[in-house]
Amino acid sequence: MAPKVLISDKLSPAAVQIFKDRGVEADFLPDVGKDKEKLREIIGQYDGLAIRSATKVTEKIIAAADNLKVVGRAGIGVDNVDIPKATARGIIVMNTPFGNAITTAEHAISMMMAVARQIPAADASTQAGKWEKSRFMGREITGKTLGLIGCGNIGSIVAERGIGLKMKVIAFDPFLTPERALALGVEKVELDGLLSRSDFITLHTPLTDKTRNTIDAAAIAQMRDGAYLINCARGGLADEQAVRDALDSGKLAGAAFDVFVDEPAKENVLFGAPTFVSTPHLGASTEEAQENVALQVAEQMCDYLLSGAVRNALNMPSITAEEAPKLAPFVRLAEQLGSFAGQLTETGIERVRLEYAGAVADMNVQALTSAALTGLLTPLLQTVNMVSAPILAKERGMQIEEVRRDKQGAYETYIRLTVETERQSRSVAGTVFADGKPRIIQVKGINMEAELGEHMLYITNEDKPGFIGHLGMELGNNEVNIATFNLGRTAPGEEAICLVEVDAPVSKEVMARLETVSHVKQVKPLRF
Ligand SMILES: NC(=O)c1ccc[n+]([C@@H]2O[C@H](COP(=O)([O-])OP(=O)(O)OC[C@H]3O[C@@H](n4cnc5c(N)ncnc54)[C@H](O)[C@@H]3O)[C@@H](O)[C@H]2O)c1
Ligand SMILES: O=C(O)[C@H](O)COP(=O)(O)O
Repeated sequence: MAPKVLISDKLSPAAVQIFKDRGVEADFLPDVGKDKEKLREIIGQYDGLAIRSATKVTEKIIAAADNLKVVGRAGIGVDNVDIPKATARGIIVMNTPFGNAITTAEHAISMMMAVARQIPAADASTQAGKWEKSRFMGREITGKTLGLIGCGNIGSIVAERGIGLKMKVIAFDPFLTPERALALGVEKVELDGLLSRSDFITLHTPLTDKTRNTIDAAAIAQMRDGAYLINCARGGLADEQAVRDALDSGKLAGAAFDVFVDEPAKENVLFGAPTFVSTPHLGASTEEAQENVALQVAEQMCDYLLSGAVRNALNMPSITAEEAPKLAPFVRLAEQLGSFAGQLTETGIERVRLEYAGAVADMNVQALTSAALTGLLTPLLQTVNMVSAPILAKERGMQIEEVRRDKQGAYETYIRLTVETERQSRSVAGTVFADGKPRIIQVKGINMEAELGEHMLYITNEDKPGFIGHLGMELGNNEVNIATFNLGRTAPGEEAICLVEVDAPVSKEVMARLETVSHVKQVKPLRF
């Protein structure tokens, strides 16, 4: 059945066409995102949800999203998505980090120009027939200092444009390297220096607990008298009341905001200040940007839903469309190894170690580790997948270790998973054969070569004559048909492990009888 996607915000129709062309069913309901109840009612039908900023993907929506696999944000900011909750439910959240960056940078520059020359107020006055030529004295920007708080995708483009406008550009961004600053032609400064030196300050950081109220009353006090503040990033980066006070007192000559703490902002403390310019979150609203982000998000969502390729996800390692098919058998193997260990582990897991040897070490091991953890946690938890597994493992205090190494031993490539609990350490290793099928090649250091079927019996025993006959007899007497049988031992007469594939689940009664077979130490059913 074709995957089904809901578009719940005003995305460019280009997205609908992409979904259609790629065989994904898409319902374009651009107003449903604003109707929380309706969204909650219908979200259960969909595999994908394509949004902008109006749809709030809250805990409640996620709880009702029984089939949802991916949320695609046609744009950058994902603060309208509860990513931890989505992750815990195994839903990928992806965005389009570059598609609207130029447009938003242009909006920030437009806002700077608009506020420096009071264009909105001058326009309103002129069209009201007032011709107030002496009321609107502006500020020239050439030679002025432009201070950027945040110099990532959008900040960098604003920097380039600012330099083009003959401004001196300085930037505060703890993650901006000196090399990148040099290449951009900006001076990297600390926040205090930026506040005290800038004529125009523009914000380009995400909204986080750290960046909330970056511009508060104390920061404004450090700014130059008559400075301007521009916010086209996120409401909440500046304390709106403090900005209003600074506009009223004349400390700030002007402020221009595209974003607000509460959106849609039908009223706001900043509204009505004569030197305040505002737009209704229009930063990304150009035809070009909207087409870019809509096309990109639709392609990304189709890639994931149709082939498992992951791009620009915020809660899952990337898997390219090219590597997805090559990775698939190793994902299956890693999941089987995890499941094998998970089904045998009865006490709390403290540490998980994944060794990748040979060719698999050059693959996307982050994705393989996620798959192994999925297998490991599935017997213990209700719902877990490659998105949620790493976070669920971390929440349970498991330490995860990844080791990559060159080929060792007889196999070209293999994965070994070792699980440590407070009681013991258990390892299981496997490889993928040329037929693309995973095989278990070692359990607790004992070599064997077993393909895992749906119903397996894991038996530890003493390597003594008669064991196989007795076991076969007991299974046969109880109508259990053996599909495959694999044995391995440490040394003749010593510890042995037996992996038996059977055609149907084995009842508890038969399990109890198998435990009485001579030389058997332990019997466990495994399901794959
Ligand atoms: N108005 C709009 O319509 C619109 C459109 C697109 C993006 N945005 C917003 O613009 C902002 C920037 O987007 P981007 O694509 O450039 O993001 P980005 O991730 O590329 O850049 C953000 C930068 O902020 C820096 N940063 C993080 N914490 C910081 C801190 N405490 N102090 C200083 N710098 C810090 C990061 O190092 C990074 O370089 C985001 O908030 C995004 O949501 C708004
Ligand atoms: O983060 C973004 O991409 C912008 O805030 C744009 O939001 P929008 O898609 O709702 O215009």
